[in-house]
Amino acid sequence: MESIMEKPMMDTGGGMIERTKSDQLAPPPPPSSAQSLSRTASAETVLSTADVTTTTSLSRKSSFGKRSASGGAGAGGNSHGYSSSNNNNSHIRKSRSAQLKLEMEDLVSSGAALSRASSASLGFSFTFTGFTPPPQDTMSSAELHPFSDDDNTMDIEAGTPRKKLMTEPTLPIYLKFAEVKYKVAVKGTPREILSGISGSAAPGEVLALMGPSGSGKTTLLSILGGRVAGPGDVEGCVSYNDEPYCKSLNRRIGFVTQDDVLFTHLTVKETLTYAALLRLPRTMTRQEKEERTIDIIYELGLERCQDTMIGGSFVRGVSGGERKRVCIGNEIIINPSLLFLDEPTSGLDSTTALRIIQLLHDIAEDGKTVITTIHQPSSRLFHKFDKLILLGRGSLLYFGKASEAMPYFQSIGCTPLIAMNPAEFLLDLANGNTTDVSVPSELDDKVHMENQNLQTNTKNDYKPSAQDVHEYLVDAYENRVAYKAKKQLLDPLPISDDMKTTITSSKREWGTSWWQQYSILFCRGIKERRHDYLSWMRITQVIATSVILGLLWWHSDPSTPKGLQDQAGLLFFIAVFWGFFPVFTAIFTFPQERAMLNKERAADMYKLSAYFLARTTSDLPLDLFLPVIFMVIVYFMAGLKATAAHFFLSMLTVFLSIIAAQGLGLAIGASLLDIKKATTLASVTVMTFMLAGGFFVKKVPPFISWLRYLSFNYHTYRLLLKVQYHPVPDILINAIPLDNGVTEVVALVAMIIGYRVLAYMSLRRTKTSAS
Ligand SMILES: Nc1ncnc2c1ncn2[C@@H]1O[C@H](COP(=O)(O)OP(=O)(O)OP(=O)(O)O)[C@@H](O)[C@H]1O
Repeated sequence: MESIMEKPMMDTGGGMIERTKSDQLAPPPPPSSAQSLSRTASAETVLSTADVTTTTSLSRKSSFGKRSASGGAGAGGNSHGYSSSNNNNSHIRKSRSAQLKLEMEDLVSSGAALSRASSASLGFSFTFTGFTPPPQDTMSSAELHPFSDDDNTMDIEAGTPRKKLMTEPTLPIYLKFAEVKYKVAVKGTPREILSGISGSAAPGEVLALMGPSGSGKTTLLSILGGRVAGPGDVEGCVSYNDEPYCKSLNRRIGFVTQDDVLFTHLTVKETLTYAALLRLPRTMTRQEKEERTIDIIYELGLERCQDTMIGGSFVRGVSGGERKRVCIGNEIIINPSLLFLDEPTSGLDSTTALRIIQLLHDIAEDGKTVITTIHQPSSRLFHKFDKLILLGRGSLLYFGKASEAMPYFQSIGCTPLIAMNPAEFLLDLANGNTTDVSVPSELDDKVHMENQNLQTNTKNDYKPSAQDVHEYLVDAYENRVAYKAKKQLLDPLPISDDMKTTITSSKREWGTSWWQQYSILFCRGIKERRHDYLSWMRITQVIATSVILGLLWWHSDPSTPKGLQDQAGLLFFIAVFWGFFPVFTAIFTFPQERAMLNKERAADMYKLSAYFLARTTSDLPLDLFLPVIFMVIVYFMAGLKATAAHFFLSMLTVFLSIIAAQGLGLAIGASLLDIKKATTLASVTVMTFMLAGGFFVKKVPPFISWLRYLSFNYHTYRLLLKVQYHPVPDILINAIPLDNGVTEVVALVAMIIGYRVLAYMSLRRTKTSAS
């Protein structure tokens, strides 16, 4: 499989770069004019300055030649195309650089005239409208090379030199999508969220999805990434190297969600290490995976905060930008062929945002396909995108090269009248806002006629409505561009059949064995939750409760009927206390981790059974730590039978009760996956079990007496009585005699297993976005 994946890159050498160009999805253009036109976009900035060596594309691409292979990252012989050979890598890079050099020379000689003319004309119209040309030349080196761009670049924040982000070759994946529609039923009425979106992205490109809030960017990104969740109907065609989506693709896709889904109490390094251990292929050793983590930390400029906790609402942790970089690190650590990002720059300052987009650029230029949604990019960010999709109310307003978006809108009569960030201009248009924008005569006439019909002719009324603008833009795209774009999508890809079949033929694979998954998740669980369990608040709570109980039952005497009743009350309280607490701790487990579970299962990080078992067992040592403190204090203060056998049997009974109660909490949480509903159901259940526990009501009506058998309080209480008294006095137990306690132990063990099976089945039923 490795050879198949690497073949296109190895065999063709520089040919790989040719494929990464955006025009690969188009049919071979006719010579001269078409050729130079297709190249104009990427080179126009450069050619207009007549200085090829300062071009963004050339400087970006030529950096290949400078890189060295990463020691830790290159594990050979794995299914993800991690190169085993540094020589091979450098050979590929050299070939790519050589190819680019040739390409640029070719570009300069054959297409320069037309490109210059085209650039000049664009330059004229931009200047006229106040639009400033791409400002790369004026940026400081730090801005140009956000995290790193060559080995000598300094990290602005850390003030330390940084390595260039370097990834190994992977299977290049061409993404095409045609007529993608998405409908949901809102209160019984179908609502179209996306109406026929078509486009493509090739390896080496960054495709930006832009549009106003609610225009459908996230929905489209989720569909393209195979992560659409929810009740909606998806129509249309999405293909990866001309093949439909299949589960084995999950391991080639990185998906950074809009909300940062991270564990609060893990450090940056721990977070990335666990991701590496779980996601990187089995062929890599643990040491190689850890080395890769270090590389990623270094490459993302996270070394200063690598030992800082991620943090959350209640815990101070890393900054927003660092958090976002950790999320990106979590995905790029697997060296994905396709990287999807949902608003990676939202909430970040412009410098950090630029650094993140530059990082995406670096990733793309290593042959990955990058698709990102973006809300309101600055003009500097905007010029970093290769391709652009502009959405408005779920419809496609533009798909094409980002650099050709402004000329396109000018060609349909929409031109900014003042100096404007192109992204701001496009978003205004997508919102139907034509303030400071020249309106096409077609739209002007329509408004004029509408106003005449309505006989309102105040000046303001001449502004077209948002609906009119939207319809005009949709029609304009449909009539002028869509047909051509869709036709190009039908063209077969210039890739070998091997590359196509690699996607469908490769089996769904797990990064590690089941047992390794279990042990990694177990350790991660302990690390994440040790803070909760060992918090002084909880320890104080348990110690305070046990001391109060010990004082109230101080050296209780069971030789008198009253003393016996009192001691039985204490035993019942212990049964209830250690039945109540674990239920309410456990119901939060799965609802709280739902987002993380969805995300990680969608990425095929582990089997659900490994996660479930690790999640439920990693809580145990910590869950059993507090009851030990409790029992030691209460048992001896209250004067219960002071022999080792009695104490340890009582302790064991409490443990059984805790594990059974935990199972109930897990089952309720997993079946409802909603904290409010789960808390309500749990409180009713726990109260019922407590009342049926055999202490409060002695004469339970026969038609409801069966309820006690479901109550773990009932079984725990009877076992605690059995341990303390031989034989158990009749006044303490109901009509049902207590023999040797085996029935109670069996009932508790059945609950321990039964509730957990129920919880597991409920989780299995829950659909993840990628399943
Ligand atoms: N399952 C659903 N049920 C009902 N409405 C939905 C559903 N999914 C998406 N929508 C609606 O579809 C529209 C597009 O949502 P989407 O999240 O894709 O927008 P967006 O462009 O990403 O917005 P933002 O930039 O604010 O994140 C919104 O109006 C949203 O309310």
